Amino acid sequence: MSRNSFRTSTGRSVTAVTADEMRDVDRDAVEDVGLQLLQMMENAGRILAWHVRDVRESDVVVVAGNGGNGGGGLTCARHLANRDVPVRVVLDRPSEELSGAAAHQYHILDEMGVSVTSGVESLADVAERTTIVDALIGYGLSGDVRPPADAYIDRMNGLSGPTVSLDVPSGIDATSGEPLGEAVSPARTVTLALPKTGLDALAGKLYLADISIPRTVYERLGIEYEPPFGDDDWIRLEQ
Ligand SMILES: NC(=O)C1=CN([C@@H]2O[C@H](COP(=O)(O)OP(=O)(O)OC[C@H]3O[C@@H](n4cnc5c(N)ncnc54)[C@H](O)[C@@H]3O)[C@@H](O)[C@H]2O)[C@H](O)CC1
Ligand SMILES: [K+]
Repeated sequence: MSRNSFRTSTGRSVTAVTADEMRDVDRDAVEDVGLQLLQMMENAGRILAWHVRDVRESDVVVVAGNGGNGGGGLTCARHLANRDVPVRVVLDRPSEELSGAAAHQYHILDEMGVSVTSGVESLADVAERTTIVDALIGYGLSGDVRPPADAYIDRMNGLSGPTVSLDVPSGIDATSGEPLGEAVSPARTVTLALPKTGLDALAGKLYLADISIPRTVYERLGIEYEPPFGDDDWIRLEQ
């Protein structure tokens, strides 16, 4: 099921995909085309860091989970630190429990000396107007938000600064747009590759980032795709 429910600033329609369709796109890109997850994640993290720099007034706190979404947030933290943006990371679990791409990105940050803590209490002393990067959960949300993620989301929503969500606001079902319990209410969402069907009633502004998935992937899966980016690495989307 694909729908054309989003438009670029020039009025071109952009196909929206469900979480299952996006999972198929990712799988095809990796398993059939040979694009590595880390290559896509690098693009996501770099473009997300651009958006964070665009909205930020002072310090940045990246809140990261253990999936692809968290990995993208950790990549973003590296790009921010490389530009001397004051950034720290709060994980939803002890760093020893990270796995896969999130563990990979964490180890780089650790070598860089970027502050990484875990536990929702790490969000207790966040200064006024700090920018929050919401990289807790993306399209991988499964069922109602469970503890401790609900406490992180609640805390993020209670902070005064702008929040930038990666791919999907944490707690929002990427396909239906329903909040499955607690859900982040961001100023901006930077979604990856194609908009997700559930982003049609989003709080805040929506941007689409090019993470380098080639047209052939969409063709193989029968997803209507005309590259919407023009000369840019990301574009604004409207409904
Ligand atoms: N092509 C792309 O779009 C790419 C997307 N990327 C990013 O990866 C995520 C999807 O990654 P995945 O590992 O499949 O899932 P998530 O990170 O979204 O979620 C897993 C994370 O969430 C926790 N979790 C899941 N359900 C719940 C729940 N009900 N309650 C609490 N916690 C939950 C789980 O424990 C994990 O920690 C996509 O959104 C993009 O951001 C790739 O980086 C690049 C390619
Ligand atoms: K998110």
